[in-house]
Amino acid sequence: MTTGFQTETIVALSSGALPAGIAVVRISGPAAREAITALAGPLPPPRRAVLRRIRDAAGTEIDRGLVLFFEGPATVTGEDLAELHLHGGRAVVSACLDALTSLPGVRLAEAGEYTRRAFENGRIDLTEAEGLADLLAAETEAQHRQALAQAGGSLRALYEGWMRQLVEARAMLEASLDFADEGDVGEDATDAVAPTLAGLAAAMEAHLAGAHRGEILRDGFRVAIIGAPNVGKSSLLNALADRDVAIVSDIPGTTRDVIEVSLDLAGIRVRFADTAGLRETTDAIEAIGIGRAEAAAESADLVLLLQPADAGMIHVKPDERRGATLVVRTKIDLAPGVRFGSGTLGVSTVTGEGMGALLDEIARSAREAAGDPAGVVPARARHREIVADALRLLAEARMAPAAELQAEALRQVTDRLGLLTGRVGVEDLLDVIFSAFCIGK
Ligand SMILES: Nc1nc2c(c(=O)[nH]1)N(C=O)[C@@H](CNc1ccc(C(=O)N[C@@H](CCC(=O)O)C(=O)O)cc1)CN2
Ligand SMILES: Nc1nc2c(ncn2[C@@H]2O[C@H](COP(=O)(O)OP(=O)(O)OP(=O)(O)O)[C@@H](O)[C@H]2O)c(=O)[nH]1
Ligand SMILES: [Mg+2]
Repeated sequence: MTTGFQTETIVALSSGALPAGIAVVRISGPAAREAITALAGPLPPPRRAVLRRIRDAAGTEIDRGLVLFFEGPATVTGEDLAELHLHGGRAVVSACLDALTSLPGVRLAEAGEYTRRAFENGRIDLTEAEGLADLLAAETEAQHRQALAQAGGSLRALYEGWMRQLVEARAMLEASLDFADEGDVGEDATDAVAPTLAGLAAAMEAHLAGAHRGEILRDGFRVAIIGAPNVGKSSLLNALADRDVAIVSDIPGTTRDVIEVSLDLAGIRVRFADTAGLRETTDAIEAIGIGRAEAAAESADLVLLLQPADAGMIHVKPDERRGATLVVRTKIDLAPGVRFGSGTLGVSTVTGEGMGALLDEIARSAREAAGDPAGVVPARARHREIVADALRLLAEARMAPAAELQAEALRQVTDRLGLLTGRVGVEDLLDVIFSAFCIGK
């Protein structure tokens, strides 16, 4: 485990932009006690808010505010930690930070440094730190729920559970080597660990199967709006966004770049991409735009293929490279009375007709693709890639012909999984070896 004993004490404004009703200044590190006594008088009892006058070194009053002290190591950072709850004025906060940083061993914190210390002091692992970052960035309900679960240790518990099983399997294999002639350890250790390893591989596969859901929850459900020039793609994007994001004109070929808009649909982030109209072209720039449109359609979770209602229904051949496709007939105000087959929606951005049904359908697809936000799924490409690597290494390890080789191959799997949580150590292995077998006697 990384030990991050710090001699420097860090201070920062931990609450939001000033001015604000209240501002919270946090102080973490060995000088947190002295900082409180220097600015606010005797150290209050731990975890009790007390109202104090806060003064600088010259005795000039900065504010009257609440003071809290938390004694390390059972704190969020793992160090002595103090909080000053001030009035949220710029001059108040800047005077307070000046007074704090003029104390010996106290400096301003860098971005993410409290969380970094929490990690270095073993309070949280990397997945919890990532969850915390996502929690601060969460905008939709699904992002919020996923981040809260991850910050609370959902991924950590899963990955540490796998690591524990691997370490136990290694301990069993290694014990069979070191103490092969003793009676209390099974002869055929590779057979003994085989069911555990099979179960682990299945668990990793199941976890990977949820990777796309996790990334949709975190990064958003991607919808590409495509179709021939002038069918009303940009008009639809503007109607969805409820503002003039993209240029609309009756000149075919108006849009060239991909234009993105994010919406919160039923608690899920949905990212719409308006694209260049698809057609044969000799214009080099337009051709680049059409290439980008195709790429957007290929990486989308849902493709809205737009066709005007006042033109005849164009038969669309299914394109396997694209995501699931929903045909949307546009400009239905120009074709009153036209009926469409089931599975086709009609909209008008002029009258707004059909927009509600279209949004409902997109929200339904997004919910279906995202699944349960509280489910334990890989949230980032980092998780997916490491688990996939570990699974490949595990498959190799399972084929190892002898206990010695298998133990070594499993060490590579644990090392790889250790990148997920950021904590891997031989201590774990030693603990298991010594506690699970009556070796020392
Ligand atoms: N004012 C304030 N509000 C805040 C925080 C904070 O640091 N300050 N938090 C900042 O993240 C969050 C609350 N999270 C916290 C998580 C753990 C502990 C803590 O001290 N845990 C110890 C002791 C638990 C106990 O004794 O009840 C532990 O886990 O060992 C404190 C806050 C959100 N709200
Ligand atoms: N009557 C009617 N006209 C519409 C509707 N939607 C779009 N239009 C018109 O159709 C023309 C083309 O609209 P755009 O949204 O620019 O079409 P586009 O598909 O983005 O076109 P490109 O960017 O050139 O591929 C414009 O003149 C719009 O005003 C609609 O629902 N009803
Ligand atoms: Mg356009």
